[in-house]
This record gives sequence, C-alpha cells and structure tokens, in this order.
Amino acid sequence: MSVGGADARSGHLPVMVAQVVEALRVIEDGAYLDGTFGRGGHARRVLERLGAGGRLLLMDKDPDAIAVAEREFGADPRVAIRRGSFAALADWDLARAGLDGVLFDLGVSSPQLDVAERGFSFGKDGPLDMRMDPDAGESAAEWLAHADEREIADVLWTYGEERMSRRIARAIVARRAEAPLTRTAQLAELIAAVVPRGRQDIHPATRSFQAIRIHVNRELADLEAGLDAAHAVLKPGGRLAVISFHSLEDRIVKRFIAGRAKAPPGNRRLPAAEDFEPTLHAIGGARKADDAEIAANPRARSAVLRVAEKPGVGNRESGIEEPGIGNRESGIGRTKAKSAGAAADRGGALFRFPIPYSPFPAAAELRP
Ligand SMILES: C[S@@+](CC[C@H](N)C(=O)[O-])C[C@H]1O[C@@H](n2cnc3c(N)ncnc32)[C@H](O)[C@@H]1O
Repeated sequence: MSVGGADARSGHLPVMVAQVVEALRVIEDGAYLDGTFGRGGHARRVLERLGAGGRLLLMDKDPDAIAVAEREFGADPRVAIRRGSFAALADWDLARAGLDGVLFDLGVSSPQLDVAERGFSFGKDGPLDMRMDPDAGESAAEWLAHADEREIADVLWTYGEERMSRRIARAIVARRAEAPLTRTAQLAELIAAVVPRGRQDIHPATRSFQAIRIHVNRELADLEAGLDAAHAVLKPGGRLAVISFHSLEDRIVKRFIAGRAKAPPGNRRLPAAEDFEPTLHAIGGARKADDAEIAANPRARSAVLRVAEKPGVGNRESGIEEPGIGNRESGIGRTKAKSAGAAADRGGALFRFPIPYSPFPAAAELRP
C-alpha cells in the first residue's frame, strides 16, 4: 500500500506530503533540508522534484533513521546526510551555504513507537528509554531515578497538561524508593493505578509518556534553536514548513513566525508592531490534513502545518522585491515588514494580538 508516497515497508506514513512539497515550492536546482528524515516519506517526494543540480540535506537524531537514509539515498550525489539535531543545522557548512527550503516534521516516527526496545510506548513493554538519540543525554529511567518530585510534576503538567501531575509524581517517587523504574510497562501500570478510571478517553499514561519524551529529548528547546538556525540559513524567498503534533510545538512555531520581540513593551498592555522585528512572512495560517488522509492515517488528525517565507530579494514566484512587500499569497504586502508581529497566523489577516515575550507560558501560569 502506498499513501502519500510512503513505502509501507518503512512503517511510517508521512503526513500532509502533497501540502509540504507544494509549500516548499521545490525547484529543480534548489537546495533543501529535511531536518526530521524519519523514514524519508517527505524527503523522497522532494527528491523526485529535484534535477541533477538540486541538493537535499537530510538530518535525524535517530541512528535507525540515519541508517535508512544512508541505505536508500547514500549513493545519490544530490543527497548529503548528517546524524544530529536540527537545532545544530547551522553548524553544517552545506546548510550555511544557503537553502531554498527547510522542513521539520516534529515528534516521533511510527518505527520509534513500534519498537518496544526504544522505550517510547506505554503499550509495549520495553526498557524505559525514550531517547531519539540513544547516545545522548539521559534515558527516561535515568531521569526518573533522580529528578525531584516537583520537577517531575512540572514536566508532566507543562509538557503533558496532565491534571494528575502531582499525584503521579508522588507515586513515582514513592515507587522508586522501593525499586528503580526501568520498564515502560511498570511506569504505565503505576500511572494507571493513580489516575481515576473513566476520567479520560485515552490511556491514562498517554499524557505522562508524551511529557517525559518531550523532556528527555529537549524537544521544545531544540525546536526553538532549530527555527533560529533555519531562519539563519534560508535564502531570501526561501520557505520554512513545520508540522507540529501538539499545541506547545505549534505555539512556538506560530510565535516564531510572528516575529521576535526587540524589547519589552513597557507599561503598554499590548506590544506594538514596532516592538517586533519580523522573522518570516506567514504563508496562510494553520493547515490541517483532509478527512481522507485522516481516515488513512489517524496520526494526521493532530498534525498542523505552518509555512513561512524569509523576506527579501530573490523570490522568483511571489516576486517579493523588498522585505514585507509584494507577497500575494500571504497578503503580507499590505502589512509591510514592521507589522509581522501583529499579522501572523490569521491567513494574512491584519489582527493585532498580545504575544507574550516568553515562547510559552511557565507551568506556574498554567496550573489551575
Ligand atoms: C514524525 S518523524 C518524521 C517522519 C518523516 N517526515 C517521514 O516522512 O518519514 C520525526 C523524526 O524526527 C526526528 N527528530 C525529532 N526531533 C529531532 C531533532 N531535534 N533533530 C533531528 N531529528 C529529530 C525523530 O527521530 C523522527 O525520526
């Protein structure tokens, strides 16, 4: 079976492939980076559009993903492969040479969830690991062995919006005093025993596993660094496409595109346009998978694609002549550059809305 260009043998169905390729506006001799290769569903489609003079840079933290990339694309002279976080993509000389498009398809791949030994899944017993890069940082088991109760509760609340965060953290600390938590099934059972039954329509450990995974892999910090790095290496007119799977990621992407705060707005209630320097022009708003794709691939249900373009000279198709002027697709021509902080995310509609200076609220602000 092939959905969205995926090879079923890869075990991962890429989401919103056609929209991504369209959004990146792949040109034959362009240079692109897929920072989250996974099993190559998106990369394969980009490569199909590249001519002999095109270039595709592939990154992933996960050694299994990189092994697939080497096996499938290693011999292609247009392709370069690097294992590592996209947070450090600007360290790569080939990326620093300038890119026409960058893609981040965030989160975990199906093979990561499906292989019990990777320790991502509460449904499959395995070592409590959860690292995308098993050679870097602490595993979930190592972190849970020493983190204090409050830190665990904060992670569960902030990254999982788990309302039982304090109760679960207390149970983890009590259990580890008896014996270390080393298996995914142990942790899933412990959480299921603590969370009241019937409270949720999902497995009681879903939110906690998501939260611990985000923490162990520093996913949000990597995303912030990756967006900065992508912005730095994109050519004027180059496009960024990011697929998020939960609201914390999407909020970071949305705010990044909206613009950087230059300075706090003093005692004004809302930051003014001049408090922001534009980073990228939003091309439309949040895009979602259609019903047919969601029916074929339930993972697509929570996917949100955002696309943005680096302002400046050089955009062949949109004909942008100077920063912030002339982009028909986004409607940004009406906003001019200094309005980017106000205009993002509403499909080019010109709203002003409050954007806190922190990328996402602190746990303390959110806790009910
Ligand atoms: C949703 S999958 C990508 C699937 C891919 N687009 C495809 O079509 O097969 C996410 C992948 O990104 C990788 N990943 C997540 N965060 C990363 C980061 N900061 N740097 C590099 N790779 C990352 C994961 O290891 C995983 O393989």
